[in-house]
Amino acid sequence: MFGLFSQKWNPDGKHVYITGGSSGLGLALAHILAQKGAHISIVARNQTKLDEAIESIEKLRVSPSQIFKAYSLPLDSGSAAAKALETVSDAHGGEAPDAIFTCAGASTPKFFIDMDEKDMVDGMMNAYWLQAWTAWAATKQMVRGGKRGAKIVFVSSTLGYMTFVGYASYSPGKHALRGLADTLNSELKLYGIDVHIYFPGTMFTPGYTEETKTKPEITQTIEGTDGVTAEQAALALYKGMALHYVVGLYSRILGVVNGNYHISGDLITDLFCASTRGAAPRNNWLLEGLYDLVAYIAVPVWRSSVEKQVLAHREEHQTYLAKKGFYS
Ligand SMILES: NC(=O)C1=CN([C@@H]2O[C@H](COP(=O)(O)OP(=O)(O)OC[C@H]3O[C@@H](n4cnc5c(N)ncnc54)[C@H](OP(=O)(O)O)[C@@H]3O)[C@@H](O)[C@H]2O)C=CC1
Ligand SMILES: CCCCCCCCCCCCCCCC(=O)[C@@H](N)CO
Repeated sequence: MFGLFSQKWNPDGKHVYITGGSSGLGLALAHILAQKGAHISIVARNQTKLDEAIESIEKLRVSPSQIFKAYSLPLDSGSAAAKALETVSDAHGGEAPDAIFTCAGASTPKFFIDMDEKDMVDGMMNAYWLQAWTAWAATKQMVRGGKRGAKIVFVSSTLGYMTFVGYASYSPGKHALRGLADTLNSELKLYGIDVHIYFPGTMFTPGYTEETKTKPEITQTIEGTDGVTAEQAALALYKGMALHYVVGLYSRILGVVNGNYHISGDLITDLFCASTRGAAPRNNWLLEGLYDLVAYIAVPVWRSSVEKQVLAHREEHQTYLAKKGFYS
């Protein structure tokens, strides 16, 4: 009744499909899961990056029977996502993957005022639709195939819980993913499909390097330079998928540390997770109550400091707009 143990998700021999598996978080996850004996399929667009990724995954093989495949395919529509899923399933007798991690995504931070129509639409595509379409196609395939116990894991962001200046094209999509994941966490119980969603903070990945090219200075100042490697972030996700019972009277009251539904990799995200819980299942009632209390005090303090920084930036921003001819 009381105990300290964990019930790990065991990827050994499972077919894991990772979108965006050629870079950053997706690639790091592929490395971890390959070492745990999983079959890995990755999908992204750039063939060179896919080739390099598969080569690095191949080096981590633990069994000759593991199947590692990479496909260059688009994921930006329902039909494209369904086609990609069908393609990765072909190497496994047409059966749906046992777990799907939708890591594909991108972010292009800018001032709202500098965004054109395409920035806004691409923002939703890259933060939301790329992942939503795969989940949509996968659910149908899993249910048709009677695939019970399968997993769909979304990748949101700390910016799926909170947000600030610069993320108007990205944060809404990451919030939307949370809405989708919370819905599916409820609805897919109909079919025995497990849904998880990961909220990573800053990860130093190729995608991060890319986004810093357009990121306003004030955005960078507010978010700071703390972060983790893709490997650390992938490990936090993998560990977060296990249930760690601490005092197991009734797991959801007294003890599942490291949640199994909303997964966070750092304390700041834990605080926002606990304070924006909504109707999402809890991971640990005691700890989250504590986090919620800390957030109740600390977040307003932080928020008011951000507001000061934004206000202090007004004049410089006006000069910037005038200089680029916004008013003329
Ligand atoms: N880095 C960070 O600080 C954070 C990132 N995140 C999220 O984590 C996820 C992974 O990010 P990260 O590892 O940094 O990103 P990377 O840019 O390093 O990797 C993104 C992967 O997604 C693929 N991808 C991008 N667009 C498409 C597309 N339209 N179709 C198919 N594949 C695509 C890329 O390949 P290719 O371009 O060849 O298609 C690549 O494999 C993203 O969803 C991101 O929003 C969340 C919080 C923080
Ligand atoms: C108690 C309260 C203290 C609060 C401190 C909050 C600091 C803000 C952290 C925001 C970090 C954003 C990480 C996600 C980045 C991301 O998703 C993009 N890089 C996308 O690529």
